[in-house]
Amino acid sequence: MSAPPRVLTVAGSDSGGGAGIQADLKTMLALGTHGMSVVTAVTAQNSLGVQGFWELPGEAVRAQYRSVVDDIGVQAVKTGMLASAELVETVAELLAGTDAPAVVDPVGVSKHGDSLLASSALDSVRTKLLPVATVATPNLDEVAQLTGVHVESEDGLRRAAAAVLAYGPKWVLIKGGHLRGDAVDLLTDGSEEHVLRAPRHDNRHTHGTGCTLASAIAAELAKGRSVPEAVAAAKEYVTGAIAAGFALGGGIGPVDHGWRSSRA
Ligand SMILES: Nc1ncnc2c1ncn2[C@@H]1O[C@H](COP(=O)(O)OP(=O)(O)OP(=O)(O)O)[C@@H](O)[C@H]1O
Ligand SMILES: Cc1ncc(COP(=O)(O)O)c(N)n1
Repeated sequence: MSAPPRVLTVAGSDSGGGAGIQADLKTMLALGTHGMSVVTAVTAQNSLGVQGFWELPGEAVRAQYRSVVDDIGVQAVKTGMLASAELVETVAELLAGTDAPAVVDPVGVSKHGDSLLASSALDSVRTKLLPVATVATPNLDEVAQLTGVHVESEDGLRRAAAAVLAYGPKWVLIKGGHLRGDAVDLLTDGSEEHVLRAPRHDNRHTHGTGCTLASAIAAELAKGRSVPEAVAAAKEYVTGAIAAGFALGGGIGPVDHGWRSSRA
């Protein structure tokens, strides 16, 4: 039997299982790839919010990364919560030395408003991490935090994309999930432009949408798809997962990563 495509997530652990490493590995499995992980931080988290988090030392992140990449090899990498300037810089350096596409989700705050990235790390994200990204996938809050550009309607997505592209990622996918109306995202490399539109599902159980989308893009890239093809396939997957999101605990439940397989 031949091995499935190999995808690596470099992210934080979500004890509640809806976002972070746990969302990433479920997505990678659902899309027919072998998921592997480098844990950057451990969060104590549930449907109500993030109760605490603990970062790993840079040395532990570097060692996990080398263990995976030097023996098993990766066909795509996804990054999520990186917590501190030290970890952002460590991961940027590791990505720069890896010959595989990198999907960078510049995670800043959780859906509940808990900070997952020190403000002192923002400059390292701009100048070290974004330049090594094949695709960067900021939401509108992250765009504002990183570039100062505030977007309140679909018309502003292009302006946001230009501001992020100025930091050097090959492609940027601006996620318009926080706007009203259709869930519209804009993918561009500065010359090509693709608008991805899906109906908005009136479902509050959306914990993990961003992690799931970025991991799905990485999984599709690992299969050899182009960036526009990978993003289109990932958008279809996350839209289905949001439609099937379910209540869990007393707050915001997760998207359903297994929506394509039966729950029998
Ligand atoms: N209610 C919804 N219905 C359909 N699609 C949605 C909905 N909310 C978000 N999306 C889509 O989900 C994807 C993730 O976008 P979102 O803006 O939620 O990311 P995010 O804020 O980074 O996620 P997270 O809050 O998990 O970090 C995008 O493709 C977005 O358009
Ligand atoms: C470890 C980790 N990584 C990322 C997120 C963002 O996901 P969300 O915005 O859906 O809370 C999170 N909550 N926890």
